[in-house]
Amino acid sequence: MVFFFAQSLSILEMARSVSRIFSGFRCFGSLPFGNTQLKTQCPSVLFRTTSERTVVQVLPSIFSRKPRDFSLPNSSWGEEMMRLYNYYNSQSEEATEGQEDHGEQWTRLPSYNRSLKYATGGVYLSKIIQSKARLFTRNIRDPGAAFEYVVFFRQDKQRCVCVFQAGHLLEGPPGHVHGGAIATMIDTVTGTHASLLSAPVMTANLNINYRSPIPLGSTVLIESTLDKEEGKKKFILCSVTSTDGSRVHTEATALFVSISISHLLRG
Ligand SMILES: CCCCCCCCCCCCCC(=O)SCCNC(=O)CCNC(=O)[C@H](O)C(C)(C)COP(=O)(O)OP(=O)(O)OC[C@H]1O[C@@H](n2cnc3c(N)ncnc32)[C@H](O)[C@@H]1OP(=O)(O)O
Repeated sequence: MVFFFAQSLSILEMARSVSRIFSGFRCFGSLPFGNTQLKTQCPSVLFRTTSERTVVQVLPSIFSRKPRDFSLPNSSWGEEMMRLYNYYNSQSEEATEGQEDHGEQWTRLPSYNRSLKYATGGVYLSKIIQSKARLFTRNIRDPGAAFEYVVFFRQDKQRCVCVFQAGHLLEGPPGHVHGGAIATMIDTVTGTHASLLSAPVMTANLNINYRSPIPLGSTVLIESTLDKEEGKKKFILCSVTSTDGSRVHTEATALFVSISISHLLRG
């Protein structure tokens, strides 16, 4: 079970709220707050509201050693993957000095293969499971074999775009991507989006229409937009298209519900 941790509050409110969220977990005391910049190489978690931009370095401190950021280019990335990565990255420069940042640029979101390492009391997961747990989409070591992706977020438009290169281990129908792998990526992108609004969240509903098959090895765009928010519920729209936009592969709607940590502890 995976949950998202990001928070849509001012930095002080956020520190309090994150403290509540993580109060059951060891290592929280070492979480550093206060970094207000997200650089492309910086392994941070992004916390935003629609009116302000706040970035907090959280993830590295909960790992025993510096975690690898999987959303940076590796040798398996093909030409199209690199072209799109460079395009969105070039749109995500830091605001120049004196210029206020209203989230009008893309921000690359870092991506790691672990969530929290420890839970106190052994009530959540056994120690063995805890040490072996890995994020589903980031647990295959061979670069390019499975899920290669990077997610960018644009706050002013409440939009995420994910550049996804589907590796050979994701085969479903011959030569094409497995529907479950596509669903996984949709869940990941829309879930990341929902978590930027309010976290932690869990997927309550995912509705998918598969329109045309995705060739194995190809690069596609997965885009999510916020449809509406109703209290604890976040409704997100999602599409998977060819990179030139000429072909719709998949369309989906997703519902995420904000939960409390005690919800996870109950199982
Ligand atoms: C920088 C970013 C970092 C993040 C990186 C991480 C990337 C990793 C990405 C990985 C991504 C992986 C992500 C994953 O894989 S998450 C794993 C898959 N999901 C689950 O296992 C969830 C299992 N279900 C539950 O835990 C609960 O049922 C949830 C939490 C969903 C709701 O809990 P609960 O039942 O206690 O909620 P409530 O009673 O307070 O109801 C609240 C409201 O919600 C409405 N409702 C509830 N269910 C549904 C439904 N099915 N359709 C329509 N509506 C529904 C309900 O009517 C009510 O509405 P209203 O009456 O208020 O109007």
